[in-house]
Amino acid sequence: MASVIKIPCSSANIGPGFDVIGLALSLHLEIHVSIENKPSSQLPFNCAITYEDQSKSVEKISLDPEVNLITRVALYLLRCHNQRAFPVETKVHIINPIPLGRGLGSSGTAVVAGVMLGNEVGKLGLSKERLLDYCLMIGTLHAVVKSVCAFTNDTTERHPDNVAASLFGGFVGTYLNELKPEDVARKEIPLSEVLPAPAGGVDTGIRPPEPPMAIGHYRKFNWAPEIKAIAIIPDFVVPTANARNVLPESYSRADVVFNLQRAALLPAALGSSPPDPDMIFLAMQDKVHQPYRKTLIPGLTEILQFMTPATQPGLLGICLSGAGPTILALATERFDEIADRIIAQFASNNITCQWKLLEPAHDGATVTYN
Ligand SMILES: Nc1ncnc2c1ncn2[C@@H]1O[C@H](COP(=O)(O)OP(=O)(O)O)[C@@H](O)[C@H]1O
Ligand SMILES: N[C@@H](CCOP(=O)(O)O)C(=O)O
Repeated sequence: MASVIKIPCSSANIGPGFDVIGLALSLHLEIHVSIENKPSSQLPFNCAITYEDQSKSVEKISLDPEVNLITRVALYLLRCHNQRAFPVETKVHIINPIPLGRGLGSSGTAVVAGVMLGNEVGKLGLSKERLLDYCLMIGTLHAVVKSVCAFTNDTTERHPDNVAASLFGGFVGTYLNELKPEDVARKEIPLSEVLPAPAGGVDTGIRPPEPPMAIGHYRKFNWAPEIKAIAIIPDFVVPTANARNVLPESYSRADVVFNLQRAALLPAALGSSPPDPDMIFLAMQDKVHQPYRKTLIPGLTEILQFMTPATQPGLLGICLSGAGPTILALATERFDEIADRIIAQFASNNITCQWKLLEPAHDGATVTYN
């Protein structure tokens, strides 16, 4: 059997939609999977990983199937369905163009890749809606990092915005269900039980907890076809965990109302053709996460202040992508000019950047067979 799994990256929040709104973008993680039907395998958990880094990231990704985030998530899904390892001689070749730790949802994309891979090789036949539950049990990497590094018992702060965009594609609004009391206990299970610590290639035989049904949901919004996404990607990492740690525990009523007013406008603003720059610019303002994250991203304050539709023709709106440091500028034209101005601002803080012109990826995660 040979197949290719493709998963788009994401830009979460889009300004005011913190932990709620996500956009899948046309930069795809690819996994080429083949299973050779042999009677037995010497491979750990029957799986060999190869990794092609197209993202120019400094971090080295583990090729140990028990440690690598994608195969670890796939093993979680398999073990929930009484399969202790991959099918014999599974080869997993990962091609990754998504820069790590930059706010383009690399960890969420990897988690989605893991559930798609487990579903595929285990022939589990789970719907994408059910796979979202598994993604949400894992949370995204701000929790996974803790479990990899320290194996703490922290429970996960779950947000469906980036994983739902990568899984379902397009421009999505997401929400978490209020759970029944018995399911709340299951949702609060420590991550270390969902993704147990690597045990040196030994199968502990423990069956991990399955997610409650229908934890998270999504709704697709329209996207005006004229609108393109410019991602300006600074050459430094902001781990999502750090970018969440700088946020306050509570907010003023005025700030919450400010964001609600704009988040309510955002789907209509970005779905209407022709796009109205003033409406989009207003609808992308935020007081819940960006003001606090400025401390981690030199130049963010200035960029969000001076880049407006009045000062820059073609620009519609601007925000931090996910937890940053990538800047997402939405525009209809003059893409090079917009990118150059933002790159110049970062350069004045001695930060270099790359940039990409992207479009919404409407299909989400897909599997094709060779
Ligand atoms: N394809 C991948 N394979 C394995 N691990 C990955 C992959 N993509 C991302 N990760 C992990 O996710 C981390 C980045 O997660 P995070 O801090 O949430 O940033 P991002 O905004 O890119 O999602 C990386 O440091 C890496 O450990
Ligand atoms: N809503 C989350 C989204 C994190 O996205 P990522 O792309 O940075 O992983 C947040 O803002 O923390």
